[in-house]
Amino acid sequence: MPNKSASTVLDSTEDKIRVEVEELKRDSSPSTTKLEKYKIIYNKKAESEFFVDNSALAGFTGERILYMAIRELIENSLDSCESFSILPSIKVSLKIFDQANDLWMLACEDNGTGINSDKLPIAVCSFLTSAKYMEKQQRGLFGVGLKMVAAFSTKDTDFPIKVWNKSIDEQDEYYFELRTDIGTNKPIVLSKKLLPKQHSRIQDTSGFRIEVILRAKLVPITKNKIYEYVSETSIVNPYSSITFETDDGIFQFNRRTSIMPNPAQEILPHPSDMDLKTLKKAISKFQTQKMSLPKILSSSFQKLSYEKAKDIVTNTGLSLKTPTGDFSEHDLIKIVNICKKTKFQNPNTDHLSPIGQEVLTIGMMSEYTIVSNKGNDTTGVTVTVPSFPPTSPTTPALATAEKPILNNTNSNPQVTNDTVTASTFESVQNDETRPTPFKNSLLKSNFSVKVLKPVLTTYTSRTCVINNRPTVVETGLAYGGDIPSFKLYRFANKIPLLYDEGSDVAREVISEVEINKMGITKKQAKEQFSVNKESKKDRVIEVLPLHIFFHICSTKIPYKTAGKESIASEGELKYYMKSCLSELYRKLSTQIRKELKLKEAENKIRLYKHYLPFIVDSINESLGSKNSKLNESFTRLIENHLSKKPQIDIGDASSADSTLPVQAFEKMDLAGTDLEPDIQEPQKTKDTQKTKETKDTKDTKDTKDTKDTKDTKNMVSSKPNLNKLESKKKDNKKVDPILAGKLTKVDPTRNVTKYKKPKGTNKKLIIKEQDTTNKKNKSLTIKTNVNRTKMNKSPKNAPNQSKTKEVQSTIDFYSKRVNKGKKK
Ligand SMILES: Nc1ncnc2c1ncn2[C@@H]1O[C@H](COP(=O)(O)OP(=O)(O)OP(=O)(O)O)[C@@H](O)[C@H]1O
Repeated sequence: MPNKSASTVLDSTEDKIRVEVEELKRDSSPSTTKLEKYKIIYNKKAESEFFVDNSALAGFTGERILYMAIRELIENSLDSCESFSILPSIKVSLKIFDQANDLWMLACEDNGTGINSDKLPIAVCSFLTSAKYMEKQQRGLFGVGLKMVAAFSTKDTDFPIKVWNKSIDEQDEYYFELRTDIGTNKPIVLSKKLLPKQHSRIQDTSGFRIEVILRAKLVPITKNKIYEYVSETSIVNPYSSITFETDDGIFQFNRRTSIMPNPAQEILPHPSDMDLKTLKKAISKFQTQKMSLPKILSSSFQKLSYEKAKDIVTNTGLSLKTPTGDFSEHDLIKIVNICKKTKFQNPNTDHLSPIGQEVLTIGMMSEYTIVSNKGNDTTGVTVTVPSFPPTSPTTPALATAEKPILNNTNSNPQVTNDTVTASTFESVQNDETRPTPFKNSLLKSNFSVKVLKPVLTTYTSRTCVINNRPTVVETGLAYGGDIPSFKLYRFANKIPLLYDEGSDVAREVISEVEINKMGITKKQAKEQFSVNKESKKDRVIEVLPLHIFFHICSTKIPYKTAGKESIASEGELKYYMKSCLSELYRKLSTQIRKELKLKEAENKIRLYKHYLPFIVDSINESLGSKNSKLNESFTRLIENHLSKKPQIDIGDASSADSTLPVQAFEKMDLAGTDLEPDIQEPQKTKDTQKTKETKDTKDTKDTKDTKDTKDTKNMVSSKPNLNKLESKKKDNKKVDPILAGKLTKVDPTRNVTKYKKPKGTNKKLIIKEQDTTNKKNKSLTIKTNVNRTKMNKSPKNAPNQSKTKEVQSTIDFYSKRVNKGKKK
């Protein structure tokens, strides 16, 4: 049902068609000369028409339309909050509006800066209009995203785009109804109203809310991607509160910290990045001020002093006295070329806003993920599904009578709340700015939000120069705990990248960084660490319960496609990413080795506990009397053994020390370093790194070997930990005399240990020699009275044969001692 302005759009399109038809008629009329007939007609296409015709350029393809629309709206909301350091509170809603016609209602509301009401129509509808065309890291880049949403709504439906806006510099709330004139790239303002306080829609001091109807199919893959996108956004922006409402329920991603990364600052362009366009723009900016060219250069570019600018101008052979306006384009190109060859200090990184160790760790420590409740997974908190008439022709809106947003001012980076809360909907006045509300029903959703908590997180970062632009590579790793399997997370300027993983540089990095230093085989990884034992993954790393996070920050991310979904391996980017990952793997390997030892120790303890009654029985039988303390002493020995078990690093955010980064991130001012050497550096560093790595590996290996041997020794000899018992004895603690024979090391070089019987029992020394080559205890076999039939009746989890042998030799050892004593 076309409304007034929609028909205006049609009018303009009809006019255009009419003109073209008339031109054709004229061309084909007999009176047209041959030259006129073959005349090539050049038309100018409006930007809006171009982007709608080539929507794939902006990522709006078939089944991705809803995903892209949600992505663009959330990114704009986050950008607008972050630019003013406002803790973001974002409410997104995606609901079926008219099932028969595949119409969806998408709404997004934030507490950001809003848009100046005069500029709002063009900001929403006119392609290539943006407040983000500057040298500063932001999610938005092109001035296209919001317009694509608006144009798709206009193109496929006759519903207006509804906007509620309270700009930070106006304080008044305005309500707009808009459409895009795709043929002219101009906004059509159907309605603009100043909302009285009682009809105010935006609760915060400023904010923006948009509601659009889109025609699209939502296939399950896209729906999962949308859920994944919102979950990952909450991981990488844990300082934001995101409420996501769908027909599956309302998902609340709580704010987990009030710490926000430092906002990016706008900086001047770097002279090595100068081109004719930037130079002309700089000159025209100072046109009225009659400034000399060197002065303009030094005021318009960073790291370019007045003196250096003067040298540049004179080196081109131009006169310093020439008025700036008199330089020809040819002269300006000369200046650009000289700048390309001149060495400048490296640009600073104030325009970048990386996530930082603290914030990313919080995100990694409490990964929110939307899970399906199928398969009896009830660990997540279920959400309620508000009932909604699927074919309602009215535009619904969410009334915000919901749980107050957590305003956590606690700087302690703890998870504030793991629960998911269901919103309630209130009846509101049914005018055009307050459409029909939903009714709340208590249907159980098939989905829930689960918070994954790993046992270890670690982080590192590198600041480097890629394509002449400072770039920060941040890498994090979350391991174990609730993490079920391997997953690679990719982010660019705090945006999750979900598609085209196969062609992303991060994928290459994962497959190229060796993990062999971890000291774990694929078999061990599968058997001892993997939840999915049947995993067909080729690489050890992909069998582990591990999440790897890569975040690249730059004002010029080398995206592979305009859809901004995968990053190319440009310059030395891959090198720095690999370096980060190697560092994190080293940290992880320490953890994995600890866990392996822990598992080994636990197996041993189980083994001893299983055989303890048999050992005690056999000794008692040999002695011919019952020594009631024997069992107690052995148990204490086992407990001592238990108390030595290695501790797992719980890298929670509150004990950040346990997850300290190997290299803490700092905003690096690259001033004082020449750009050139920095670009060359990786090669140099590569070698150094290589040498260092070889050394590290050697060192680690050496240390590992020594440590491992030591640990193995400890574990082997810890059966009767005589050193410990002896010290206990010194403390006048009661220790079984048979086990607590005085221990003296007589020949440390041969690793021979003499066990001396306590006074009064037997003065003979028993020598036990440990063979360090095969690490097996040698002891003579003697007859024992052990009831083997009983022993063989092992429980299900009985230790394997080699372990049984080991225990057998221990029993033999004690039986021998007892028998000898008896003979005497
Ligand atoms: N939620 C919002 N709050 C405040 N301003 C907004 C919001 N959404 C959009 N804007 C303004 O509208 C402008 C246009 O947004 P649009 O999404 O079209 O482009 P962009 O974000 O600049 O770039 P990109 O196309 O890469 O997303 C933004 O630059 C911003 O100034």
